[in-house]
Amino acid sequence: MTMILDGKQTANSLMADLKTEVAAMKTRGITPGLAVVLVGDDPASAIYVRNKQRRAQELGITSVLRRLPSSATQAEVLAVVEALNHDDTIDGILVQLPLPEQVDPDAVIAAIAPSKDVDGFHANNVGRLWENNPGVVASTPYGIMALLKHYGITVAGKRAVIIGRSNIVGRPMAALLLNADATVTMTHSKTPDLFAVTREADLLVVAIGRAQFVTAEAVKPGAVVIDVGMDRNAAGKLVGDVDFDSVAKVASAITPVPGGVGPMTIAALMIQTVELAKRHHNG
Ligand SMILES: Nc1nc(=O)c2c([nH]1)NC[C@@H]1CN(c3ccc(C(=O)N[C@@H](CCC(=O)O)C(=O)O)cc3)C=[N+]21
Repeated sequence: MTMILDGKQTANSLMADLKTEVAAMKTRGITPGLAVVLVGDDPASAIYVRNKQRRAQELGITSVLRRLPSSATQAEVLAVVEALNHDDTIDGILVQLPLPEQVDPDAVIAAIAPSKDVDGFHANNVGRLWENNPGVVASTPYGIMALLKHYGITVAGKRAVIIGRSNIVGRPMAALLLNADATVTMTHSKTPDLFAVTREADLLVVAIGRAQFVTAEAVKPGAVVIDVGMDRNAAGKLVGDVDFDSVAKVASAITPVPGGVGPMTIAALMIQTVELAKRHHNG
């Protein structure tokens, strides 16, 4: 029987524990604060940001939204980040990506105080992750590790293959799996005979942004398959990078889209916002 790794339910269960923790912090006078910076009006970004704010509110985390128009200059975005760096009520800062083309994401990420970089995108946090001394870790890979843990899936000694080498998913995923003693292979658009490599995987993480790209022939029987994709198929329906119906027949466990990695990403963001608040208040 194939196990469906239910990210929605797992996130709800983790959030129930976190809510108790936030309530206890409040009795000590600490309220975690998250700031989301949203530039422009990308409709997908607007939905994600709304989900994040709803979650924060449920948990008792203060969440503030700083909205800038799509015409905002880089200097204007940097000024908002700088103000949040110095705002004592804010523990975590997230600048929603993608940014409009006139704003350089690397410059904006570099401007976030590493101690408030709740996305784990700052070079300081990336470096710490790769030297196996993690501070804040990118939410999506963190959420995936939490999902595996919740279902009792161990990664030590396993052959993990990742498709996709982005800074926000593929690379930090590789570091986390390596830190957890997996044997890690990274693949991408220039990998020859890709499916020959993916068929070696005990654990396959797919983050390439191509609808239903991974089919059953790419998967070793019994593999665990994690789908990070958020794509629209020809009918306009939300699907992943994995062809769920065919792959579910060969995998031992698989994440659905929606209801898999997405809710875990938001849960990870909340968990790490609370962690940062604790750190800022020494416990
Ligand atoms: N600075 C930054 N940090 C991010 O973490 C970040 C970002 N920028 N830009 C965009 C991506 C994408 N992302 C998602 C979060 C939640 C869902 C999510 O909740 N998905 C639901 C359904 C959503 C729907 O129905 O459209 C699900 O999969 O069940 C998806 C995607 C965070 N990202």
